[in-house]
Amino acid sequence: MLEVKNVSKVYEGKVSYRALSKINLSIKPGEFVGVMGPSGSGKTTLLNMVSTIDVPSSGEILIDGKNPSGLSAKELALFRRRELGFIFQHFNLLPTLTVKENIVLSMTLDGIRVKEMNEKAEQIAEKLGISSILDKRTYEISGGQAQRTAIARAIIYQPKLILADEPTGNLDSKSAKDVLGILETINREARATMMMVTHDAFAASHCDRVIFIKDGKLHNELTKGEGKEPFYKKIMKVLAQFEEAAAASF
Ligand SMILES: Nc1ncnc2c1ncn2[C@@H]1O[C@H](COP(=O)(O)OP(=O)(O)OP(=O)(O)O)[C@@H](O)[C@H]1O
Repeated sequence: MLEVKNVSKVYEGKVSYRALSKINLSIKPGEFVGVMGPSGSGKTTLLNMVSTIDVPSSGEILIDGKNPSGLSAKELALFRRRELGFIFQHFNLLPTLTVKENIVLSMTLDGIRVKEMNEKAEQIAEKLGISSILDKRTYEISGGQAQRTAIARAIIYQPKLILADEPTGNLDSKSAKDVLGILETINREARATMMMVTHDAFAASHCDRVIFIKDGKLHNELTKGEGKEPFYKKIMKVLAQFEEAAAASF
């Protein structure tokens, strides 16, 4: 579903900076993959390139066999709306719209009939437990409800690939647990492929596989296998190694 081939990213400026160096990775259809690593290691840079927000300096990225960098601006906008789903730490909902309007935003842009949009919004809202807040504005709802709304918006077209950047970073532990449960269900039932950047080992333990990036390079990866708790412990071990290395370099 996703192939990252020999991808490097250099941010040009007064002093150019190599944020990613020859990254190779692939994600199978239906896989839920976490991306972890110390602050500044290049996680968001990688996610931005996979999500077509930015382009690699070299190498290529294929999503379902297609290289989005060959698309025109119009085709790219359509590709993002139809094939990708985005979930952000700060929800990125539009405050002037209601929850329902936020959920169906991409359908509005595509000129879908109101009746169809309403039906779809109500269906998804029911699944995500936000039916009662559909007519509220985004400043009238909780963080957990806001993230559910953002997830509903992300899955409205049943995208092939869902990209999440710290989706639980702004939530209390109860809401974070709920949101992770929802992501797991979407991954399992809709067979959606997911890539999630996170600092949180508990969140990462919900993934099938976790890729660690350090200093812009792939460091190692862990596969879940035996269940969440042993996986969580293995993830914590790698994070502890990162902490130790950071402390030793002071
Ligand atoms: N637009 C940019 N111009 C120049 N340098 C950048 C730019 N964006 C990121 N960087 C640098 O690239 C490196 C990787 O940044 P990135 O945001 O990908 O890291 P990250 O792993 O997501 O960090 P964090 O966990 O703190 O969010 C950092 O050193 C950062 O300062």
